[in-house]
Amino acid sequence: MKKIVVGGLEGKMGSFLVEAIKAEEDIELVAGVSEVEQLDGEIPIYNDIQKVLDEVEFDVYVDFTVYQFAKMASEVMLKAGKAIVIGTTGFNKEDLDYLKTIAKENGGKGVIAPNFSIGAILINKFTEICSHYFDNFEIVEYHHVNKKDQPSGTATYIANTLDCALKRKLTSTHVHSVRMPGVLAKHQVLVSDEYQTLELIHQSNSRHSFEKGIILAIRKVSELDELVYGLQHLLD
Ligand SMILES: NC(=O)C1=CN([C@@H]2O[C@H](COP(=O)(O)OP(=O)(O)OC[C@H]3O[C@@H](n4cnc5c(N)ncnc54)[C@H](O)[C@@H]3O)[C@@H](O)[C@H]2O)C=CC1
Ligand SMILES: O=C(O)C1=N[C@H](C(=O)O)C[C@H](O)C1
Repeated sequence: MKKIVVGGLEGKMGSFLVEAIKAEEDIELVAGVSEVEQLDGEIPIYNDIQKVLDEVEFDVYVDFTVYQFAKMASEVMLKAGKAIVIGTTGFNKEDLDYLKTIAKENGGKGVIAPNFSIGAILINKFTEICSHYFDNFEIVEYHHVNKKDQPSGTATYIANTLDCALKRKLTSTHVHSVRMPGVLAKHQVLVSDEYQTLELIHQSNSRHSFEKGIILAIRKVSELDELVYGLQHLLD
C-alpha cells in the first residue's frame, strides 16, 4: 500500500486526484495540505509541511499547488529523504538543479512533471524529431481562464527541448499564451520552412488525461534513486 499526502487537495487537480485514487486499491490518502489547517476531518489537513513530516507516516508527497509553495515543499521533503511527485508548474532550471542536488545529498527521490498525459510526452518527442529537419517553431498554449501561471509548464518544457535540440534560445516571443472559457488545456507547435508548414496539437479534454500518469508516478517513484524532470523517465 502506498500512503500519500496530497498538497492542494482542495484545488482542481488535487480534488480530481483525491476522487481518482479511491478506485486504486494500493494507494491510500492519509493527509492533505492546504492553505488552512483542519485536523479534525476524515483525514488531517495541514498547512505546515514540517508538521506533515513530524506527524504523518507516508510514502509519497504529491503536489498540485502553486509554484512558490511547491518549491518550498519539494525542498523540505527532499531534505528529509522523502519521495515526491510534483505536478505543479513553474520550476526553472536553477530550481531543478538545486532540488536534484538536495535529493542526491539526502537520499530523496522524485519526479517533477509539467504534464502527466501521455499525449503531452509524445508532442514533446515529435517536436524534438521536427528539430532535426526544421528551424522555425512557434508554441501556442491554450488554457482555462483560472490558470494562474503563464506560459504553461508544458509549453516551457517543449521550448527547453527545442533550445537543447537547436542549440539556440527560443525567445519569449516564440511561446504564446491564450486563456479562454471552454478550454481545459491545449498545446500547439507550429513548424515551418520556406515551403511547408506542420502543426502538432495535443489537447486535454478532461483531467482524466493526467490520471494514468500521476498514478504511475505514485507507484514507481520509490524505484528511482534521484529526482527526475518529466514523466518520460518513468516510462519503459
Ligand atoms: N503536471 C500536470 O499534468 C498538471 C499540472 N497542473 C498544475 O498544477 C497546479 C495546480 O493546478 P490547479 O489544481 O488547476 O490549481 P488550483 O488553483 O485549482 O489549486 C491549487 C491549490 O493549491 C492550494 N494552495 C495555494 N497556495 C497554497 C499554500 N501556500 N499552501 C497550501 N496550499 C496552497 C490552493 O488551496 C488550491 O487548493 C498548477 O501549477 C498547474 O499548472 C495542472 C494540471 C495538470
Ligand atoms: O493548469 C493546468 O490546467 C495545466 N497545467 C499544466 C501546464 O502548465 O502545462 C499541464 C496542463 O497543460 C494543464
